[in-house]
Amino acid sequence: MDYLADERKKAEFDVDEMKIVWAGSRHAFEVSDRISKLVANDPGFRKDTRTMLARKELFKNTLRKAAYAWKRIHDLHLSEEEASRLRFYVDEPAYTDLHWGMFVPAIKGQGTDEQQKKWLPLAYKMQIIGCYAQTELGHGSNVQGLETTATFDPQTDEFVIHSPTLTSSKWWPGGLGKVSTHGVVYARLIINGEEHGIHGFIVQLRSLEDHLPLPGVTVGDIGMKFGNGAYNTMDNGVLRFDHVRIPRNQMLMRVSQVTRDGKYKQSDVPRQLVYGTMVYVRQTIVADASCALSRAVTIATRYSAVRRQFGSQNGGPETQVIDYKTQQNRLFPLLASAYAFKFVGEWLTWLYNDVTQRLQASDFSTLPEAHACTAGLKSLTTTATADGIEECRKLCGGHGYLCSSGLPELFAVYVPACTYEGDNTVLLLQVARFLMKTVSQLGSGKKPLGTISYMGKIEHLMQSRCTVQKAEDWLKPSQVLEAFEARAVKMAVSCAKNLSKFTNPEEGFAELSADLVEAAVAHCQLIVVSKFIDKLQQDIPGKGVKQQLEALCGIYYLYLLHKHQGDFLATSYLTPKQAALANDQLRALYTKVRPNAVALVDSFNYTDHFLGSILGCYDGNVYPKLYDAAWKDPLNDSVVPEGYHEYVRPLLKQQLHTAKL
Ligand SMILES: CCCCC/C=C\C/C=C\C/C=C\C/C=C\C/C=C\CC/C=C/C(=O)SCCNC(=O)CCNC(=O)[C@H](O)C(C)(C)COP(=O)(O)OP(=O)(O)OC[C@H]1O[C@@H](n2cnc3c(N)ncnc32)[C@H](O)[C@@H]1OP(=O)(O)O
Ligand SMILES: Cc1cc2nc3c(=O)[nH]c(=O)nc-3n(C[C@H](O)[C@H](O)[C@H](O)COP(=O)(O)OP(=O)(O)OC[C@H]3O[C@@H](n4cnc5c(N)ncnc54)[C@H](O)[C@@H]3O)c2cc1C
Repeated sequence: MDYLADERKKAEFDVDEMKIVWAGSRHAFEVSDRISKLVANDPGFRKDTRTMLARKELFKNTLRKAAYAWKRIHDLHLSEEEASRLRFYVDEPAYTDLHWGMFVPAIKGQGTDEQQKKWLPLAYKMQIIGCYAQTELGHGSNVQGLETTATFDPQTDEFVIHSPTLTSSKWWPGGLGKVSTHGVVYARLIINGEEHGIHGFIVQLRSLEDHLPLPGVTVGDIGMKFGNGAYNTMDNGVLRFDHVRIPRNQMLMRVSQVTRDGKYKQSDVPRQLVYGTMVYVRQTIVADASCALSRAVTIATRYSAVRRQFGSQNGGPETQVIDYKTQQNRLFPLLASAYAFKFVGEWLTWLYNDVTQRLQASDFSTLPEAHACTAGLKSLTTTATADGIEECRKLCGGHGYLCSSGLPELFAVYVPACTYEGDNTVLLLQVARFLMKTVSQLGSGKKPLGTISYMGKIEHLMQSRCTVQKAEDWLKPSQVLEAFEARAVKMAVSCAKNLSKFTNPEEGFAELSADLVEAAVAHCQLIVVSKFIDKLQQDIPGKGVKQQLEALCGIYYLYLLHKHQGDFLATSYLTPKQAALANDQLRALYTKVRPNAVALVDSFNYTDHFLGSILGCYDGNVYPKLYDAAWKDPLNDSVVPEGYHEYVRPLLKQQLHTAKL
């Protein structure tokens, strides 16, 4: 029985067409749909007991699943696209994420043609397994502060990789702890006593025969992390080197080279390309944020339609909690954010591919913008997604706190995204530097392009005032864009003015860093809003699909406007009356989306296996499933628990004795 059938009947749009919009294309939808069902129907990919397993058992099970996934990929002759979908739907962080997601891209991005020819075929066949070993115990954010050394020995034509201090121990790399045979290790290059900064080196860590660490290598897992199951399927590792020797040709030499006679040569490509793998992964993290958020929103939306509290009239049913305006005001902006992040993620992938093609043609002009966009959007989307998952847990009341709701594990596995690939505050400060540089160059005749082109309208934006007179005026894209542009430009200019009061710019930057972060957020929110609006300019087929997306876009920007109205009012772009009209329009959009809410989350096309949530299951049959699941908990294996006779019975006896007294 479908307990959500009535909700599905209310939908005012073509759900099948929306599924295609969400997937990106009909082809992408078909691949995703087929692979998700393949995974869901294969008992080898079960994950329902994951949060109950002890670490060793959990980890071994992950190794089994990774090997099984690899076998299925081969047996079924899956394409690269299908294989990547399969790994996504298996839904279990594993060493393979780092092998495919960072080790291979690092060699592709920073290795010479010759190095790629040697290492990539081995990696593609998984005859070697790699990790990305950059962070150390003492330094993560400050990459220039890394302490591991790679000293060139001209006698033997080798580098000597060494960990000179405890704090130079590599710490965190995923896949390193127990599995990787190789790593791209970042170290401080030293030639003839002279330092040349941080470079990447391919270093073998374990024997390909018996998996033991090679001489001079100390390696292990760093221990349990936050949450049950969750990221504990990953072997984040610690690594120390004691004068480990590698051949000279294992330094990744696309950006700079060390010659046989110990000369350091810089290519014409910018030094920052050493950071290229991080740009790539930040872009994939943005593209993935909508998946994690949409998953939590699916659970919270379906459950909110099933759950009833208060409001029964004449013995009739109580009110569905989704009908409470407070529930809508917490849930619908998250639903809208999931769609917004999907579209900005698609755009960022385009930007990344564009910058990659330009780099190949030696055009480095858009690299700073790509860095600012990937850093800023990674920060914005992961913060909102992690907070959003936790909000979805609260939206599900008490039952959201059960592991069987799927939300605790989803939060625990997702929340480190706010830290890895760059701490979110550190990344926003990078955006702020980019903005301050842009503002300082405005008078120089250099035209700001791409996502900062709005800065070219600075004179107009500094003086313009909002013209909204009635709530519906807030549905005009041009009006909305101008509001977000004016806010972003005014906040950036205000920071630049305050910075100019300091004689030492770095001191000023540090002192004003909290304001600078807010200016960076305003800029990034403008990007997300503008990409959502751009998406709506495209031809979107399907009955009612575009109208639903317009409503969601409105909810996304009006919710931001309401939440940050202090910024909009302080920069004098809006009047309090216009801010109130924005809120009126927001409420009207909630009413418009309400009958479509369940169908809008159905459009994500998630299987019950992928959701891993009783509260979010497709048929909405929540209560019997919750009840049955409770009895399956290992604690209920016996009626009288282990430990009763040792620890509870003596207490009871003592109490009985005291009572008699
Ligand atoms: C069990 C349940 C399963 C459920 C699963 C459910 C859901 C999961 C859902 C989703 C999962 C999502 C995604 C998963 C995908 C992948 C993630 C997987 C695993 C994560 C693994 C993590 C790996 C890591 O963390 S690797 C380590 C990353 N480290 C960092 O990011 C360090 C951060 N620091 C830096 O980047 C830099 O040092 C800095 C802070 C940016 C710069 O510091 P600074 O000293 O100031 O700079 P300099 O070095 O001097 O350079 C300054 C100069 O360079 C420019 N610059 C800086 N960076 C870049 C760059 N990257 N590209 C281009 N240019 C750059 C900078 O602007 C400046 O330029 P200027 O001189 O012109 O001003
Ligand atoms: C689950 C997980 C997986 C990881 N996987 C890998 C991996 O595979 N490979 C790898 O190399 N690394 C990996 N890392 C490491 C990760 O990249 C770093 O932890 C991350 O870059 C943050 O650096 P940090 O730990 O040095 O934080 P810190 O920089 O020490 O941050 C601590 C606090 O200081 C603040 N702060 C730091 N600098 C500044 C500043 N300049 N201005 C203002 N505030 C500042 C931060 O905002 C934060 O609040 C992983 C980490 C995690 C949690």
